[in-house]
Amino acid sequence: MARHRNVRNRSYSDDYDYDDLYGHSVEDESCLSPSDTEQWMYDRSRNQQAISAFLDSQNDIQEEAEDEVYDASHPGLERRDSVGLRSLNLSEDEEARLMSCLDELRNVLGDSVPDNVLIQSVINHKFDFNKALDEILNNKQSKDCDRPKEEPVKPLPTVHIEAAKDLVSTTSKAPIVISTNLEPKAKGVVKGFKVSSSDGSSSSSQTPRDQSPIAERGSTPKPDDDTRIVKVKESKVDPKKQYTDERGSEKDHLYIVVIGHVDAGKSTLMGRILCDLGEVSQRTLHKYEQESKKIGKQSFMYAWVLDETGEERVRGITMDVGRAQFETKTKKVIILDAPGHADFIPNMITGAGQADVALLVVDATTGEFESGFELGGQTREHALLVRSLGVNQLAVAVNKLDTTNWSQERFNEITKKLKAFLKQAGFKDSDVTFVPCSGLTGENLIKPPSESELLKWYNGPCLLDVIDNFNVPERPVSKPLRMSINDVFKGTGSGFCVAGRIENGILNKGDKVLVCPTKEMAEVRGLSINDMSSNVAFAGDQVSVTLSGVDIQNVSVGYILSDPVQQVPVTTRFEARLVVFNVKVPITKGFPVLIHHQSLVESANIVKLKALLNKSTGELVKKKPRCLGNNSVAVVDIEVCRPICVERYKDVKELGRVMLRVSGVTIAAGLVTDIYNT
Ligand SMILES: Nc1nc2c(ncn2[C@@H]2O[C@H](COP(=O)(O)OP(=O)(O)OP(=O)(O)O)[C@@H](O)[C@H]2O)c(=O)[nH]1
Repeated sequence: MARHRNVRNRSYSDDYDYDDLYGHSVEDESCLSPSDTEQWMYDRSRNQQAISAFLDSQNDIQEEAEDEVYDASHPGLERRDSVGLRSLNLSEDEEARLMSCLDELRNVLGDSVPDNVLIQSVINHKFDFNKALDEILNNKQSKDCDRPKEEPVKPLPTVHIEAAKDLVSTTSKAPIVISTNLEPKAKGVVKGFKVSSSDGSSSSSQTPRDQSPIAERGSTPKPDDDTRIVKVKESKVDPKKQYTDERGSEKDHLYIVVIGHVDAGKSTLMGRILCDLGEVSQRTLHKYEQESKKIGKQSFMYAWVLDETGEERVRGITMDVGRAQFETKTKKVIILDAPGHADFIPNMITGAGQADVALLVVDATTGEFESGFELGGQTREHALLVRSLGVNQLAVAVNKLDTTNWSQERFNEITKKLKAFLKQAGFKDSDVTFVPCSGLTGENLIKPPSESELLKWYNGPCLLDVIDNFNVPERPVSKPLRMSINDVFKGTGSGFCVAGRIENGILNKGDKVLVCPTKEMAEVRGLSINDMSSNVAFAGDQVSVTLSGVDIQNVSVGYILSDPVQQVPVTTRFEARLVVFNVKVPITKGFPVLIHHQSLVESANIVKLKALLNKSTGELVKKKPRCLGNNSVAVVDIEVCRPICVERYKDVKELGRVMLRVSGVTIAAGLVTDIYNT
């Protein structure tokens, strides 16, 4: 079963100390730290001249549309295949150096320059990569400067991104020319992003709407003194049609996060379902049985299907989000098994952020339900978190009912308490289904119950049928691309990989994407969904993307891959509507918090208390309140220490939600209502 790596990539300073692993994965098996990995793994981009550093010291360069033919300044030479390396009479050593230089040049230039030009340049400069790159870029630049219509431009903090004019896009009605600040990589700092609160589908000041006098779709921007142009080819394909063509005949994909108090039996339940459905071989199960027996943890043998690391197995708790999949009659279900322990809530938030629906597991054993629900356990916090993160369909597995001899009274007692609470948390009664079951015995999981005590009073659906009955949310494939990154790791080939969920739009192999908030262009070299290679991925998919053209050091967990034309807003200050759950001291102006936004965790302050609202009606109760207590609803301004990518909730729901945590406790959830120009 695939395992998310995200737990190892984030800064959890509020909960416990992590090594400096932010933004990078370590494979479980290799036990290498990122710095070791960096030391020993070949990285094509290392020692390579940063393109932005180069651009900083050079005049501007106009990149070409992808379909444009490169007018080589070395006439007579064709692409590499036709050159024939043998005709160059190189020694073995020279040939190897040439190939290495070509690889590095390709990393910087992509396919925009024919191989023959690259080869010629490398040979002219005696295999000196930097000199060859300088020459090629200068030639390209002077060629571009000779072009009619487009004005030569000066050194650049600003980039205009322009869609190829001759193509008709069906993906967006917004104008296509936008401008953004580009920070030289060499400086390694992110600053100067501009965001305004426009009313369009994207609220960034980098969005077309904000870019007057820059033109409407298809027109040429009038670059100012600090501008260069990057052309981005827009897709001709109707995204909805592409989605139907690709996925029409497949079962719907449904992502389900499994939540609940520690030891409620989440992993055992999911492990048992996977075994009963034949997703785990008898041989593997037998191995788990033997090995778990050896360390005195036989009762965890089903949990081992999802708890894969040695530490999880020895400690008997889930720490990372485990992933697995199975099929129901109508759906392909991807499970995200979240940890229940309070220390790992940030991982649980990451899992919940990727889910369409949730399965809340509660332990029916006498005293255990109470400690998970009433005595500060995670049942309440998890349910509140998933609801705040946008999940509105919930199945509740009243688990371990075997320990109560399938008592109907116990089942009724638990459902009554939970129903009242879940309603308060914002779940509709009709969207919540309760299922009595036992993960350990397999009762009422994938087929109707056989236990006589249970049959006496229960004739509802088994857990698998409840999962099959969930509605799959609509996938916003026609909106501009947004993919939130929850992992960054070295792949096996060139470039590196990022993993995450596509919130909006479509991602095709070969697409140019903007890595935000650093706003660097990258190219999608490869895509895989659930470990299967694919040419296209859609909103709702969890994907691994191989990127090139950007340095791995400049990409982190919590970043967003954005449509280069309709960009995700980047800001350090935004307005949010908060629901305060649980604060020990009232929130006042300047209150420090940690913001959790998708997989990003960032320090922030509540800098302004703007209004206190009525919890039920949303009406204004008080302007500029002096403090906010538990259960209050308020409009506040939040300032983040570093620029982050957010959307207004009404534009992109998934990127318009934030969770606020202090000292390991979730104190509030918020919806982004406005984004400021900072
Ligand atoms: N009697 C009984 N025991 C169960 C059942 N399900 C799980 N258990 C036991 O409960 C313990 C915890 O099970 P896990 O599956 O690890 O619980 P979990 O919720 O995944 O734990 P975390 O992920 O660490 O929060 C194990 O000893 C299981 O054998 C059940 O249906 N009946």
